[in-house]
Amino acid sequence: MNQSKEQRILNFVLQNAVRGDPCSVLDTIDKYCSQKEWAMNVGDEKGLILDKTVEEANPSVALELGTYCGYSAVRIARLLKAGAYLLTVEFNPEFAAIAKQMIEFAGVQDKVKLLEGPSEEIIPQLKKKYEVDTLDFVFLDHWKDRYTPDTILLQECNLLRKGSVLLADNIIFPGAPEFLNYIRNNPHFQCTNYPSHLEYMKVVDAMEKAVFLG
Ligand SMILES: CCCNc1ncnc2c1ncn2[C@@H]1O[C@H](/C=C/CNC(=O)c2cc(-c3ccc(F)cc3)cc(O)c2O)[C@@H](O)[C@H]1O
Ligand SMILES: [Mg+2]
Repeated sequence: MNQSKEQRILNFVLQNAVRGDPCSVLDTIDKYCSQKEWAMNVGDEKGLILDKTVEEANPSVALELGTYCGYSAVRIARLLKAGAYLLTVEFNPEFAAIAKQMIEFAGVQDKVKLLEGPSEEIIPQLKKKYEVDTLDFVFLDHWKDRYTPDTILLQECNLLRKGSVLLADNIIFPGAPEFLNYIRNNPHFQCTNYPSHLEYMKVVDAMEKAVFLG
């Protein structure tokens, strides 16, 4: 049975990156996806915006919605302080299996907990089952029409606190117009737009940061 694109990306990392070196894993994925096969990783350009936002938030507990191959999980985890951790949610079992191997090869597995299942089921379990109090940072990069319902769900589950930082990918392309309208017109969030480009392309894209005001 011929391999998936995601399996080819993982194999290229296993054969070309340095085990235990997160930056080498990120660079290797970026190299493969810009030169051989495009894939929907946040990428190097928007990755810098992600880096700066994570460093500024300096989270103890971070959440990612939409692990895919684990590129942004590795990107976020490599910046976390001692004792801090990332919960990343992925409902496609093939992608979850790829991401698990990617995270382990990068050597950040002690900082990452990969939760397999749909976000709308996992989010309500975070407090009781995963012993989360509140989330300091949330990266939204899953189905674009799920950004708004999941942001509402995070609030309903009391998972946000004054100062919690949300960062959403793909505000322009593929676009998340309904989320943008929701979050920018919501007095409980302070929003900032970060213009950029679609991963590995010259197409315009952007990220939106939304700080919860409590
Ligand atoms: C039940 C659905 C909602 N809950 C969910 N819970 C857990 N995981 C979920 C998920 N939704 C989606 N996922 C997973 O997130 C990932 C989906 C991401 C969706 N992202 C995109 O569509 C996307 C798409 C593009 C894109 C850009 C240009 C283009 F021509 C084509 C695509 C670029 C991006 O940066 C993107 O992020 C997958 O791994 C999927 O299995
Ligand atoms: Mg994306």
